[in-house]
Amino acid sequence: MRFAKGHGTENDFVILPDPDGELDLDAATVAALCDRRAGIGGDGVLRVVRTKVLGEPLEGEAASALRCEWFMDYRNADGSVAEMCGNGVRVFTRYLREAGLVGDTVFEVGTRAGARRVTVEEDGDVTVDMGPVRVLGSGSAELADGTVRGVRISVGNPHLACRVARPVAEVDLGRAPVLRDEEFPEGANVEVFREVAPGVLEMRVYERGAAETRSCGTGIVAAAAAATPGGGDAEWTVRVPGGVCAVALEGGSARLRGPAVIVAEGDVRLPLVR
Ligand SMILES: N[C@@H](CCC[C@H](N)C(=O)O)C(=O)O
Repeated sequence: MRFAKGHGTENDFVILPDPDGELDLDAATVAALCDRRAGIGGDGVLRVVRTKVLGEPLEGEAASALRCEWFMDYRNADGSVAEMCGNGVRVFTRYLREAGLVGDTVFEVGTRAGARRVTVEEDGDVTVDMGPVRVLGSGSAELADGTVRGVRISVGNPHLACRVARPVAEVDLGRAPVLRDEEFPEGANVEVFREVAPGVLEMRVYERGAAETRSCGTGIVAAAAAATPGGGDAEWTVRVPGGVCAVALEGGSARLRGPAVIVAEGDVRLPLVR
């Protein structure tokens, strides 16, 4: 089957065009595709499917996605389903444009967190209206080198954003953070961040359903919100191992701007043999 490969600040994805919803994408296939030795390799899969043939109920917050022609069916590298991916939606936008599936520069993409408005900028960046950023209270995680405390935040998907005093490069993200079930019944993405200059954060992330990744768009928004005194409006530049994104927080919602590129296209043989 056809595939493309793309990344946004080196958060990389296998893109599967499935406009008519014919692909039965199980967790094992996703994990095999994302395997960096036996598969194509990626932090997740973006299935490109028309919303009307998605074949799963879109209710509550997800219901606004019903008005979008295209739906980003996001799967983590371990095969689990996620509500939203901030880097993924930019790459998804770039793919729709390059594949000739969308001609507009401003449109909406459906996600399990609802419709997300995207804008293709003249310099090639993509800006995403990320929707509401909800601060849910405090939380903590056990990392390999100790406990971190932070803020539980929903950007459609769950995050624990933790301010640290040392350079983020020194934090050990070598194994999965241990979370408290009562704080994160669905698991969470864990960010560590530090303010390195006024309006500038450095951040690393351990993603739910993947591992440490080079970037996480929803995590960048969560870190920006956690770094903002009083939860007000603010603009942040966020440096991650894979690049730089800009976040604007306004009226309880966020905009995320950053690069998105397609690097390859080809055919993949399914089922993959490991
Ligand atoms: N990398 C993404 C987030 C992908 C989903 C996440 N791992 C989850 O399970 O919530 C981003 O750029 O936001």
